[in-house]
Amino acid sequence: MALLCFQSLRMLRSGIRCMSQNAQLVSLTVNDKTGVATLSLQRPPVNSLNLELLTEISSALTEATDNNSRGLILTSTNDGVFSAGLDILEMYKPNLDRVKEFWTKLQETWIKLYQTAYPTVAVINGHSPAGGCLLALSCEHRIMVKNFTIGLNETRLGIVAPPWFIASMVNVIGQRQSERALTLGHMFTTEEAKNVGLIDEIVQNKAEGTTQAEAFIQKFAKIPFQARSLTKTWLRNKTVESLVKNREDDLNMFLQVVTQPNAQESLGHYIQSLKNKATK
Ligand SMILES: CCCCCCCCCCCC/C=C/CC(=O)SCCNC(=O)CCNC(=O)[C@H](O)C(C)(C)COP(=O)(O)OP(=O)(O)OC[C@H]1O[C@@H](n2cnc3c(N)ncnc32)[C@H](O)[C@@H]1OP(=O)(O)O
Repeated sequence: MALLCFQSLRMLRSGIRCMSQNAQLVSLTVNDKTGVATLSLQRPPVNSLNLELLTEISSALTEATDNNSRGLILTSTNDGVFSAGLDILEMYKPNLDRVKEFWTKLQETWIKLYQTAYPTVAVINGHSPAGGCLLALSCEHRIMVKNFTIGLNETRLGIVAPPWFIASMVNVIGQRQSERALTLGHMFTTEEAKNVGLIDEIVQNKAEGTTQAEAFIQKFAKIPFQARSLTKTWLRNKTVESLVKNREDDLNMFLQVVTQPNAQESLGHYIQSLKNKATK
């Protein structure tokens, strides 16, 4: 308690204010001097995206909008893992109602993040496979700490990335590079990601990443907010609309694939292999 008060006091002095008071799996703070919000994923051990985490991310994005944030930095409190992607346990032996809600929340979160009015920057301070990479791809600018990996590795797991995952990558690195990366399920090192344009900057650590992220958002200070946000909407509209118009089909396709006995068997093996690796 004393530590909490001390931290809150220190944050207040530096102009940092806590939002999302009820959130447990994310923290949302805003710098009152710059208006920039920071959304940190904090679901141990690896920020895997389950229904509850997605719900809190989605609510935080709305809160940042309601608070008239000038920009948003998306990062992780775990220096080592940005996000392990979708929580495999949501898809293994699923309860039908919950898994429907899970996928619908993932769609909603992506749609929201993809078209925020405010500028978004991912400070990728750890590994970022699959759904973790999707979150980063949905931001406008990506800054990555060295010595980690990022990519849409679904094919390596025997899974297919849905069309909107693919479109998110194509919009950043183009058709040719996406085709190569996605069919191989390639996980890029930080250096490789920079060379292919998947990330924009390499930094030594999260602190440097945050400074660079603030500098990126600051570039828009003199650009009228509405003009900027409408331009972003129009640039991204085609990609978003292709999911918005097909949300039900997309959900049904996911349910059909995920409930196949052979998919369940593969998921079971994969979970076991992750656990075996973790106990080594
Ligand atoms: C196999 C698939 C079969 C086909 C099924 C078809 C289903 C169709 C679905 C269609 C949708 C497709 C979209 C999918 C997008 C995704 O995001 S899928 C998720 C892909 N993610 C991964 O493959 C990441 C796996 N994790 C890792 O590589 C590593 O954990 C890490 C590099 C992120 C971090 O490494 P490290 O820090 O060394 O931690 P670990 O010791 O590996 O893990 C600690 C702990 O966390 C558990 N865990 C890791 N990842 C996940 C996860 N994604 N979901 C749930 N749990 C995860 C891991 O098991 C350990 O747990 P325990 O401590 O042992 O309990």
